[in-house]
Amino acid sequence: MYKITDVLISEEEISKKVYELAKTIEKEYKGEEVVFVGILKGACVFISDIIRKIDLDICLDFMAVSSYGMSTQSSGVVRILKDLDSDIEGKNVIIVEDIIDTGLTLSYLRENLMARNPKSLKICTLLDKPERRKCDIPVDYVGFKIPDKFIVGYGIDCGEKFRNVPYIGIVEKQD
Ligand SMILES: O=P(O)(O)OC[C@H]1O[C@H](OP(=O)(O)OP(=O)(O)O)[C@H](O)[C@@H]1O
Ligand SMILES: Nc1nc2[nH]cnc2c(=O)[nH]1
Repeated sequence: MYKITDVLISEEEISKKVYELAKTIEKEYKGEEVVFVGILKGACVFISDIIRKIDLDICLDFMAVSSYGMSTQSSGVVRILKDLDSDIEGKNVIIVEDIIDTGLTLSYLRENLMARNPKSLKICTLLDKPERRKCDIPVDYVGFKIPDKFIVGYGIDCGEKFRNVPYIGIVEKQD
């Protein structure tokens, strides 16, 4: 059984950072339309919060992907379970992720979306675990760099649990 043993990032800290990221994006895209692409399921809470702080013309879309391979390790081979509803050719696109770990999922997604000829493509993630990176990936907006601990909350699960926890917590296996 897994239990939250510590709070890594509080609800207040998340809320402040989400606001800061939103205002940075708002400034950079002033007068432009942006398609926000949330990567399900983990990014659902983050994307819901950040878009409500951004005063721009936006479209909201989602992709769901699953990594082929065993257990909790990302293999880099990604299967698209749900594709975008809209055509992004000629559009400004921001991919919104909850966490970047090895970077393999985003590396695949970035190439896949670039092939659709968007006007621009950027990446926004709430959390980044740089120690675990297996491939170089340009990340434009990062909320928090975090250590290599297993975390949950704010959309992020452990065995589909804890997504509704409003803060980022560290989980450990308990007997
Ligand atoms: O950088 P990587 O090592 O590729 O890992 C990051 C991916 O892992 C998590 O998704 P997960 O597969 O846990 O699915 P979920 O979002 O549905 O929980 C996260 O939301 C990223 O999409
Ligand atoms: N739940 C969870 N999923 C991850 N995927 C990559 N890193 C993590 C993590 O720390 N927690």
